[in-house]
Amino acid sequence: MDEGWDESPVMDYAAGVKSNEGSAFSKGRGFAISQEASSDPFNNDTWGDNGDSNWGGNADGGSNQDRDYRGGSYNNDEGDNDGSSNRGRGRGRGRGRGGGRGGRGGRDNAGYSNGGGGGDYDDQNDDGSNEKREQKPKDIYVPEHLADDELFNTGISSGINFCKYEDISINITGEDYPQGINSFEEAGLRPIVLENIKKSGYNKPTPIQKHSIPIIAKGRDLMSCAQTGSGKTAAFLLPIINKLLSDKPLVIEGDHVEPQALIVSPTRELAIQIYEQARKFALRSFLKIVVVYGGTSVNYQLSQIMKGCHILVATPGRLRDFVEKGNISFSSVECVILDEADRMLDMGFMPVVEEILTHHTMTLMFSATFPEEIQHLAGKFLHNYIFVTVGIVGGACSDVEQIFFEVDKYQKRTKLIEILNEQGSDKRTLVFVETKRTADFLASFLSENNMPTTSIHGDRLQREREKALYDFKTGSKPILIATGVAARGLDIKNVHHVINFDLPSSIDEYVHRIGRTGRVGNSGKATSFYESEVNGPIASALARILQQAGQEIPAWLGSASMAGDFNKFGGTDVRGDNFGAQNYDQNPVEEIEEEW
Ligand SMILES: Nc1ncnc2c1ncn2[C@@H]1O[C@H](COP(=O)(O)OP(=O)(O)OP(=O)(O)O)[C@@H](O)[C@H]1O
Repeated sequence: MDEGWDESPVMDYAAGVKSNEGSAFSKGRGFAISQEASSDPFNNDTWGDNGDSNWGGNADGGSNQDRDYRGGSYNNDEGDNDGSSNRGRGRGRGRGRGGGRGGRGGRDNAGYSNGGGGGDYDDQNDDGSNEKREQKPKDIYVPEHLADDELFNTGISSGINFCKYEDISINITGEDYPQGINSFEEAGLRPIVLENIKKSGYNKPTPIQKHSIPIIAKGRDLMSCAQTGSGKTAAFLLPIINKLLSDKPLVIEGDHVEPQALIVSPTRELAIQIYEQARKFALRSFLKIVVVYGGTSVNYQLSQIMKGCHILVATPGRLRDFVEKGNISFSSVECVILDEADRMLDMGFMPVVEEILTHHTMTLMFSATFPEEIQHLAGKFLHNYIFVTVGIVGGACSDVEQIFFEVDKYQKRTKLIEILNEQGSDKRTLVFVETKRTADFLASFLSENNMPTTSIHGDRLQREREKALYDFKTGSKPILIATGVAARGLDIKNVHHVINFDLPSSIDEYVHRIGRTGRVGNSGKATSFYESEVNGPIASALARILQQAGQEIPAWLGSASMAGDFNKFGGTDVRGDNFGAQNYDQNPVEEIEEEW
């Protein structure tokens, strides 16, 4: 136990959270906050449903720390309902298109938020009601995409441990799988693709690329599992792009388009990232790549897909909407990729996934985690597939140093401040919490303490979410408070530290979260606050993750883990010798962070 912890002043934080269970805040109505309370939002118990969102008003008199998440007011004048004004506020990328509902879009010293937000009431209310849905405005946010020449600035440069990938054990099962490649040239990729790979700074394929690329090139179904940050995106994009360059005609008929490859991702920001990667590898080719995701203008996205689309990257909800309206047909789809496949196969996503996968195509599934029960389910959608694992399925990346502090809930905030002060304010730090409300509280609290902070979670407008990521990536707000919506897939440069302010209830989520640092051979650090009363159920799984990553298990965690059950990891091909898939009872999804 760290003696430096200040345990005294934070009691009311927990009390405040508890007493406001299901409060109006997370419903986007904002809340009043007194001047005194503003210095300690955790201790404030006065917030309520005052539609004027005076919390946002308070941002004026607050700490001026770019609290863009603070409430504004509904305002249709400042924005631009067709997304055509407020563009390009001198930020290079020309971001900041505004839109109708100001909602919780707030003040921002950088001048971003005054345009209000594109409407997006995306989640259910905490109480399960659909009050927000009744007043749901149209999604009008029109995102700004990266310019071509910016695409090559997006990836993370490989670190000193890149060569250690060679030492990781690889397991491949399935019938008649092809040999791995040792270089991109050996993969028979077209010159234009090779050139883009080179421009991306990739000299050598990572192990998952070495094996996945020839399997996909051969047209085989694939379940592919490798640690976070080890290049899975390129492992599927490169062979798919290469294949589609065989110049098949684009299908645009009447009011619908027929993409040839479909990539589905569980979160919007990940869909955007995959889209940018796909554009990067296909640059200067004729391929048309489009992304569709929730929280953005349907008309705008429709206009994009109707220009033609070889590769469609999508979140499932928005994809389903377009399919139901008849704007997208799967008739020409040759390949479906489920990124974060285990998540995609969670119950909440199943109906739309089933709909996509019933069309017989080459099916590829990628993830760093693949619990056995999900593998069984996945097997139903794959045909004579090959299963590739690099390292331990569901294992954490060993380049991430994992640190644990045993705390009680009243100590967490003080400990967080202590860590942040110690490391210095410019270090990019991603802080994970379990609820949207805590994300807002914590972002407010840190801002009040002169730590430029932003937040991302499913209750924020899409415009705000993208801006939060942008501010984090550019370093103007080096602290990002996030819920699980940012746990998977996001590839952000120089993330120095991941902090689990709240540990997740699922070990796989833990693995994904800490994998936002220590990517592609770089070192990273992850600190977790362990509350014995709450986190006991994952103690044994955490101990195992540490053990597998070759890291020390704190004595107290070792003892705590004795009480629990070692978690299942799905470390092998569930088909066993005969590769036979079995039935699977789906696990319920705990909390659906967003509705795509
Ligand atoms: N062969 C390579 N050489 C150098 N860098 C690479 C190579 N392949 C991928 N990268 C870079 O590694 C980073 C991580 O890749 P990617 O996001 O695909 O990882 P991932 O395995 O999908 O991770 P996660 O499981 O977290 O989604 C990216 O910045 C990517 O540009």
